[in-house]
Amino acid sequence: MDDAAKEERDPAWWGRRAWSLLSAVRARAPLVQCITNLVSMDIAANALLAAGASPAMVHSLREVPDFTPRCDAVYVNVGTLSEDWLPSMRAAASAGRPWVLDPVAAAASGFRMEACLELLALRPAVVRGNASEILALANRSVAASSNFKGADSSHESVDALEAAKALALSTGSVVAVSGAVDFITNGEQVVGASNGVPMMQKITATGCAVTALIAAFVAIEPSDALVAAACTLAIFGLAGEIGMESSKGPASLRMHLIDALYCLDEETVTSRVKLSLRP
Ligand SMILES: Nc1ncnc2c1ncn2[C@@H]1O[C@H](COP(=O)(O)OP(=O)(O)OP(=O)(O)O)[C@@H](O)[C@H]1O
Ligand SMILES: Cc1ncsc1CCO
Ligand SMILES: [Mg+2]
Repeated sequence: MDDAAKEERDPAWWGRRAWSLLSAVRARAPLVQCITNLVSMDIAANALLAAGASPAMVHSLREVPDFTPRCDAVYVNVGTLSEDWLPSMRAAASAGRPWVLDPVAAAASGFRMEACLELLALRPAVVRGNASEILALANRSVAASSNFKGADSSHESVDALEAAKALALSTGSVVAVSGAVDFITNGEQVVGASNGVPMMQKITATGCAVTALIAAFVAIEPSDALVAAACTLAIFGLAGEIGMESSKGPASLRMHLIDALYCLDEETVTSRVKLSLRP
């Protein structure tokens, strides 16, 4: 975020910023290499396409030297991590392109936690997780509690805000925690995004899809990952709100959310994104 511009305290500034980034994604169609979990591939690719980006699910280590340097951004997600895929993740994250990390179920095992910490050391522009994932990463702790829910969160996003700030300061990455309110922080500034509907949690891999979309926005705005991630989360949440108006449950919301993302226009984005810089 530009220190010189104090306009980010103005809600209208955020609306214009979100629209200008979405318009740029549509105009420039950034190519996003996704090394993502098997559950999320379809919704992540469709969310990227609906927003105007070009997804490519390329995860073979042998393709990274040729392919990754030609991408505008890289998305790494450890949701269905295996020993085979970790070298590709490392290599793609090290290829010099802006990249983002989704630490799905970081606390599930020592293997997964170590992989996430190793990837974090490769300095993603953004790490986006749910509250339980961000708490686990900040504390470097594998789940011991009985209410651990794997890929789902057992905490509210606000519970992970201090952990997110600490993680951002210790890693140099922007950290985004999703939930009823999404918090996005570089360790000093905190932006809140309060679009979205609770039903989004009932569709598998909506979090994975929004992290993929963050990669596309970071490709457009690599020098301001905080603003790029915040605008992405608000836009995706807004698509969920509009989609919910025509939906009966998770399956129809999945379809209507993707349609709403595709159809977003300037008036809707500028008047309905709910983004603010927190005191
Ligand atoms: N209670 C809520 N109200 C409104 N929006 C929500 C709520 N909970 C989650 N969301 C939105 O749903 C999306 C997914 O966030 P969530 O925290 O469920 O991710 P996740 O747990 O990583 O999901 P997954 O692992 O299934 O991909 C985000 O865009 C987030 O803003
Ligand atoms: C359910 C599930 N399990 C591993 S990844 C994934 C998708 C949501 O993160
Ligand atoms: Mg997740």
